[in-house]
Amino acid sequence: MKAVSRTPMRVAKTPRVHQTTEKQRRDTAEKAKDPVNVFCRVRPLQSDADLTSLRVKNSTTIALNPQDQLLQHHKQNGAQREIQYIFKHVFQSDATQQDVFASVAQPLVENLVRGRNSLLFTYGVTGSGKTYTMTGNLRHRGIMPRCLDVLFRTISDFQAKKFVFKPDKLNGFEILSEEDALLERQQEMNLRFAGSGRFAYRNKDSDPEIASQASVEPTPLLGLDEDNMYSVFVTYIEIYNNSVYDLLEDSGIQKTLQSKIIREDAQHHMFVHGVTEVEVKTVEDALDIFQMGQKKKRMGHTVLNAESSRSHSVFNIRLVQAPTDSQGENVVQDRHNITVSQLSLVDLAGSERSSRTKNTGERLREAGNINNSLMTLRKCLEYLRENQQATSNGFAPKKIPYRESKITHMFKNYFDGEGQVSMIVCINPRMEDYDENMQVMKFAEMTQEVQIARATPMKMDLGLTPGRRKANKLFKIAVNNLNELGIPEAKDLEVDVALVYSLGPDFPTYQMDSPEAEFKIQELMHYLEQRIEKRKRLRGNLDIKCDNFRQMLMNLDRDNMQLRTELASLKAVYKQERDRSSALEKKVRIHESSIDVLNNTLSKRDRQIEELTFKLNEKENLLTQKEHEKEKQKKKFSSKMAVESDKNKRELEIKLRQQREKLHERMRIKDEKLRLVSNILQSEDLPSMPRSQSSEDLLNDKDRGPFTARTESSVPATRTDIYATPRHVSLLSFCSVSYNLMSLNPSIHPGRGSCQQPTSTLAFRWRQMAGTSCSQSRATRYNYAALFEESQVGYQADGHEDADRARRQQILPCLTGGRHRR
Ligand SMILES: Nc1ncnc2c1ncn2[C@@H]1O[C@H](COP(=O)(O)OP(=O)(O)OP(=O)(O)O)[C@@H](O)[C@H]1O
Repeated sequence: MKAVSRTPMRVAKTPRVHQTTEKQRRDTAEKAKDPVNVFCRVRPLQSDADLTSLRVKNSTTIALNPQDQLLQHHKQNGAQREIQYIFKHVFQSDATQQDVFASVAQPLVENLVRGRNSLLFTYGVTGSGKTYTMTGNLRHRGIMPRCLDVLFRTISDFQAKKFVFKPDKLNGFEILSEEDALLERQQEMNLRFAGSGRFAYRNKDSDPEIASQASVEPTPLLGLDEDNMYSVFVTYIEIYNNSVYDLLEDSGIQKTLQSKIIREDAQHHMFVHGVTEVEVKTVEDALDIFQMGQKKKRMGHTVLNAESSRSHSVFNIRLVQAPTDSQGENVVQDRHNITVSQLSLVDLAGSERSSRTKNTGERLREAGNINNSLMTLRKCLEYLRENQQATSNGFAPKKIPYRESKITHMFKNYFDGEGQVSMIVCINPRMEDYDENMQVMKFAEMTQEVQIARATPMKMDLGLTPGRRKANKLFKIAVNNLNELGIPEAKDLEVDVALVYSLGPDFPTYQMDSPEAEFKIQELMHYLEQRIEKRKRLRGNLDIKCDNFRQMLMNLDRDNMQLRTELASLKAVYKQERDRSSALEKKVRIHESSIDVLNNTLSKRDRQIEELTFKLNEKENLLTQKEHEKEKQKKKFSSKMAVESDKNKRELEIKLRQQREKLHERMRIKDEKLRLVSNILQSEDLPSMPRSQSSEDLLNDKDRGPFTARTESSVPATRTDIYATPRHVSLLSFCSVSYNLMSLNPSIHPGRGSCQQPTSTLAFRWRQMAGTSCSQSRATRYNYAALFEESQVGYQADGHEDADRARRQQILPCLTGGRHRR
């Protein structure tokens, strides 16, 4: 059989050595392109009895024999007309998953770590092993879990804490402070405990597939920048009937997923707007998320009544990295330093033609959409290839119809040169799939001819010392060891990572015997130029820094001089102030001692005042008690007095009334008698009293007593003489009447000195007078008159003045011989 070689790859010519300008070199570097890496994987036949139209010739070539020719070959064993296809690598049916991963996906994960984007998709007819290759199964893990595994093993010691990098929902990331990240972690933990978080359902033992997938032992990748911090984010989307669905969306109770739109971010990168991006810290986390998406996919398809192979699945792994600070401990808090790289793993839907599947209705529409999207993919790649040729021939390039399909729209950037594109063509070698396989081969052939512009490394270089993180780590270990040894100076040590210098990242490894040597040399030149540039820049920076430092030293010297003079003057001022303050201190001490004395006195006085106040209070209390008692006594006494006085008053009134009644009776009798006396006296001739002696004299004589001075010269001789004459009888009658009158008033009359003698005394005197001197002389009569006057005074006091006055007017002239003066 004649082999027709359809090698799409061209062997690169040996580069001509020539002098190139700076611009030319840059242009060459800018124009550097890589072909789409197309691999082929042949799945094993289902049974040994199956016929095959495919033969793997070597590690890069397969041959397809047309069905009729194959039959002919069997019959005639004659000439062969097979078609050969060359790939980057062909995996035979016995190739393991690890073989596929190591050749195809591991370089892409390295790209990811280095900050480059990569797209890997599997293409082939239904049942050709696309999902098997990409995801694998329980025992044979596919590319995706292996990528995650090797990635996490590589970055495990350099992962940032969760939520230090946070998606900004616009395809970018922001850096949170340690505190904010901690808060977010706490919130997530609370949600987990509450059972409402995204991972609330998670149970590692529940899915043996995940547990087995987690146990792998790949070697860590090279090319990791150990001075960066890393975080991994995953998204899982599905494109079904040309609509994009987020398989990690928290859709709640509703089972249908909302379709998403594809948008362009500020850097013109395409992204699914509002897609759920989950930060994962372990392979288990990531596979959990994947399984969750798978469940959603199944659920969605049940609703849509479709099968898994009828949609394109895209599992994105995004690696976010940012440089650490000068000590290599924390992420530099500037979102501009963030580098985001992406590895998109795409499991395309089966590429068979609808005529073959004989689908109708909804399935036909699905198949149509699938074919449309794959056709658009083919078209885009075809246009890209044509544009390459057109540009080199000077023709205007065609517009690539990325927007005609979601899958091409989403990965537009990859084809435009924002990352490396790889494809695994899955082939089912059975005879029935010959035609479909032919189509797939054609597509693969065409795809390999597409050159994709090489993405420039996107990593940020802040010029910080490389290896600072490791140096800091080692330094800390050393300090800990010193501390354990009991060396006290250890804690004062400070790491100086700035002592390590570097001109840039390590050189990439090159193999100069490859057909791409020219390109690699150019790349090497580019690296060297970068280094030279950097060295120049560093030298320039150093010169500037030296100048600045010199200037700073001069300024410092000048400032130093100024400061010295200022210091001298300040010292003099300080001395003055110190003297002044010591004098003031002395004064203060004196005042303080006098204040102490005064305070002592004051406290003494205070004590005295307290004692006196206490005494005073006691006295006041006593006084108050006494006053109370006095008041009580007073009240008691006054009440007694009132009772007594009432009683006395009543008794007195009663007595008075009785006396009055008696007196009235007697008065009436005496009135009778007086009337008789008056009659008698009027009928007799009484001797006149000498005018030289007034009634006052008579009254004054009474003090001496009626029977003392005046009776010296005229004392009667005998008792019988007195009663000898009728006049004397009359006088005696009068005196007895007067005596009787006086005896009627036995009370004492206060305020009248002449009447203060008791009535009994008067009565006695009357009796004396009657018995001794009444009949003797004129003086004796005067005494009678005085006595009578006295008796009248007693009458007046008794309130009988008016009645008696008339009687006295009658009696007194008789007694005084008409010379009595009122
Ligand atoms: N290389 C392989 N080794 C062993 N088994 C394989 C291989 N490739 C595929 N298979 C098996 O073939 C079957 C179909 O494979 P798979 O589901 O991956 O096909 P597919 O291309 O994804 O189909 P669809 O387009 O319908 O999704 C699976 O049972 C899988 O285990």
